Amino acid sequence: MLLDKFGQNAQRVEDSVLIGCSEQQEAWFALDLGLDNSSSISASQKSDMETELKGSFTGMRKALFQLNKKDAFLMFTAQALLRWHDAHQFCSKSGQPTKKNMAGSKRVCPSNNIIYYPQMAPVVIILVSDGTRCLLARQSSFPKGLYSALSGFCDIGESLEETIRREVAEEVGLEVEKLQYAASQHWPFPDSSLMIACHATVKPGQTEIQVNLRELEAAAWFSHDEVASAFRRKGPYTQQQNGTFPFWLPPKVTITHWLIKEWVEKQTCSSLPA
Ligand SMILES: NC(=O)C1=CN([C@@H]2O[C@H](COP(=O)(O)OP(=O)(O)OC[C@H]3O[C@@H](n4cnc5c(N)ncnc54)[C@H](O)[C@@H]3O)[C@@H](O)[C@H]2O)C=CC1
Ligand SMILES: [Mg+2]
Repeated sequence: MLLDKFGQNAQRVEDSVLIGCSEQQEAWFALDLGLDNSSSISASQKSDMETELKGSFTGMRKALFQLNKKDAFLMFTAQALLRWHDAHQFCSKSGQPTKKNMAGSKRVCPSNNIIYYPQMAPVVIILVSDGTRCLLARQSSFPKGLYSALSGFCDIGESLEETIRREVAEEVGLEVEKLQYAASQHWPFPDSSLMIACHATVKPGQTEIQVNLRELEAAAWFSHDEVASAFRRKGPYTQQQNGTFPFWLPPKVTITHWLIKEWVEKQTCSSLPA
């Protein structure tokens, strides 16, 4: 077995979690080898594994640009579940160690039988439009040139509609008039979120934005053509000769990409002659 071969304790397989199954009903499990923080695996073992598995280890955010949707979603489930187990080793009531079930769908405290299930935080993602342009923003932590839709965690007690109105008002000072649900996605970074994506429109004429610089580095209105050409642009999105970075959008496996794409397509249809 692979774990034995690389000097790992075969018992480690019990730490794995079920993330799905193939069309032939073979179960797929994920296991964290602790390559980024531990030391039980040396650099040479790591490269032996790469040779054996005919692949190479790569950062997960980088992998977002390389994986198809199906594989990306498996990676999201694996990352979310493995991180959750790692952070929930103890019962918050008794302080005793909790025990994972075989599939990894829950943990139980043996001293009081409290069951812990993996949790997700609801997050709204909102593409604001003024009818002809859409509003995109960037946080200072984003790679240079990348713009996304507005987003924010739901506060306790809020409905999604309330979160959307509050986040848009807080981050860019605009008042949402109409809302339309678009899609949802599980997102594992930095912790599990359920991303709920919506289109929003502002009242006609109320388009002056006030960027909240504590939350965002920049926000601006973009035309249909600017967004459509950003979708056509291929990476890498490196610094240009004039010192600036090209404007680019999140990769295909993200809900932001689908949301912005949907807006572009709708705009294209509405601008076509009847
Ligand atoms: N998959 C996708 O396409 C996208 C995913 N996202 C994800 O959405 C998440 C939220 O977006 P932001 O605009 O940063 O949120 P945000 O606008 O609510 O601001 C983040 C701040 O909210 C606070 N906060 C409140 N509840 C929190 C909770 N349950 N967990 C963590 N922080 C909490 C923290 O102080 C944090 O710094 C991010 O973690 C990001 O990874 C964001 C945009 C696109
Ligand atoms: Mg935000």
